[in-house]
Amino acid sequence: MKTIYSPLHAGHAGTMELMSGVIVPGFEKPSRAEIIKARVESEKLGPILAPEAHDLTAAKRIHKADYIDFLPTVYPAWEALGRSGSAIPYTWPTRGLRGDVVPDTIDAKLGYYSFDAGAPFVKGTWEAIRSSYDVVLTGAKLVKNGEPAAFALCRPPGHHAGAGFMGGYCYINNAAVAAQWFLDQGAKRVAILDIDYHHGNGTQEIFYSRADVQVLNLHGDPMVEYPYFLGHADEHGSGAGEGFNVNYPLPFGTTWESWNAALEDACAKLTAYGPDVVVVSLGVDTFEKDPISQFKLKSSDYPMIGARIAKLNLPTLFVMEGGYAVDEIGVNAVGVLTGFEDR
Ligand SMILES: NCCCNCCCCCC(O)(O)C(F)(F)F
Ligand SMILES: [Zn+2]
Repeated sequence: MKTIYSPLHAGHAGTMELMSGVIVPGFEKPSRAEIIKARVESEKLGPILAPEAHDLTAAKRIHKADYIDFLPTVYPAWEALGRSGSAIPYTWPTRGLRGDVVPDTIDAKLGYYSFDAGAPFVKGTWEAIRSSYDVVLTGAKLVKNGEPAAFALCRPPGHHAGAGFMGGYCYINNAAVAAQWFLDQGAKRVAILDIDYHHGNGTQEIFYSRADVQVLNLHGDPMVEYPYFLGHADEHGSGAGEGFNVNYPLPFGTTWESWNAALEDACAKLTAYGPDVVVVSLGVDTFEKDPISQFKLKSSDYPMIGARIAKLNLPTLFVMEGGYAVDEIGVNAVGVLTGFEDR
């Protein structure tokens, strides 16, 4: 399997985040991608390719243009105020406030274009976001051109980013960009299977009213887990999209047996949908040792996930999302891929 990777991810480094009221070094750090890349090499998964460059047209097919155009302006505006470190919002237009008038100050715009304080910017963040976007489009093109599967080693991740907002370490929704690109290239139906521990609220929001993209999500129950405000089982899609969004909220402590039962059901629904291609939002924060997550999957489970996805017999694009147990992130993420190849 080919991997697409860009060293430009590493510019998104030294971010800080709020964890239980304390500002701590961000969990979504450069070593994650480096360790996965090293494992791709040691497992001899296949060639590692640099991404081709793209303009932002494909991003604006699923994100609002003003949101995308805002992203490269963030850090320069932050620095213009004499600031350094991580650009982080601290005020949001929640219920009872106005979102139709956005003051032209970076603090207001950061709040307007985000849903949490979890998408910090540093000097190299925009370049990293762009590289992650180029990585996923390059991977999609490989699959479109006949590769049975490809691995887009994306960093930063994307599945929490909605049409007009960032959050949860996500800025451009890489998986959603790829799904739309496949449709624009002639696919009739695309399925997105999101197996990250956290609900892909952004991906759901983007395609919620559409029947040409089926979104299936296995994740920590939002009644107890981030992102809290989307991801319930009663969210089936709206309008033409009714029935094409499926959520599998699962409790803290979920082990392989019940997680795999949800995967089986999702795969059955995906097969019934009959997509031309499947995009997998590959997060491995379902791992028992993940520092911010509460599922109990073991490293030996990940190859079985890959094997099950291979049985779908569909062109497959794997898109890296989360996973924070960095010592094992390579084994777990690449385990899905070697399992897919039945190695
Ligand atoms: N700091 C407060 C607790 C953690 N809140 C943010 C969790 C973000 C999870 C991100 C992810 O793993 O879902 C992704 F795949 F997007 F990377
Ligand atoms: Zn996650």
